Amino acid sequence: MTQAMTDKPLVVAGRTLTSRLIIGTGKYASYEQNARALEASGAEMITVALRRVNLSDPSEPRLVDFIDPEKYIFLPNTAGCFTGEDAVRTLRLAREAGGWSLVKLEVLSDPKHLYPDMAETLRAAEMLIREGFDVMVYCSDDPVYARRLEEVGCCAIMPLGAPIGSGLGIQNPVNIRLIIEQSSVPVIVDAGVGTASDATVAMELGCDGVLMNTAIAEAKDPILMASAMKHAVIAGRQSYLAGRMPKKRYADASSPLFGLI
Ligand SMILES: CC(=O)[C@@H](O)[C@H](O)COP(=O)(O)O
Repeated sequence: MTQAMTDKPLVVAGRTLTSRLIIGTGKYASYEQNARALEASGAEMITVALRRVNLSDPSEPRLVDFIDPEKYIFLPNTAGCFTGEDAVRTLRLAREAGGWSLVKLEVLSDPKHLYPDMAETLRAAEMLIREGFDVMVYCSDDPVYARRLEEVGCCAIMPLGAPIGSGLGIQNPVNIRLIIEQSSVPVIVDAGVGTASDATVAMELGCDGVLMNTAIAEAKDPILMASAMKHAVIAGRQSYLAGRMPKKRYADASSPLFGLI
């Protein structure tokens, strides 16, 4: 059996995931399209921005009418929160509304670049963990803060690949690799993926998974892109496990150049 076939599944705070792709619920033309993309992506976990998504009013379209919370792991997030208190309040509501204790924390700073405010993120992570939440945390690609977040008990470190919604791909592979090397919890690139090859690059670096929204939702054909992302993540993971050949300075012929007839 090959190494890839014996790959261990991704485990986050005791939840086992066979897919290493996590997708979002923003920017889709409809919940129906979102549900079809989710199916095509093979993802088992989906982020839900509580501020944006109607979870309770049955007179309006509800995400849960299209995506079954019994079949998928809903990951409530704190999209749109700019202070630690705001994020904590949002996730307390999530726990009350749906019983969710596995959550994604994001505390943003400037609306222009949507970089995480790391001091606030760390403070909010500590508050949430004290209250018994399992915290997957969106963060900058700073290895020092990533280490602190793991030390305070975050169950997954989620550095950005590039600004949210930019589709610029992995801008700082050196730092992402440093974070992977030092982490004993899963490292999941979150934000900035633009196309399938970006997801493969993240996985080839050794990330445990990739979270994306815009690349699928804003593709011309979101369902086809969701399928492309599924394969890209698998390809990147297998390539990482297989181990790339060393780069060489000069050509190295594929067939022997001696003993020719
Ligand atoms: C931190 C955050 O909000 C991201 O999870 C976002 O939802 C996905 O980013 P992209 O839209 O760039 O994939």
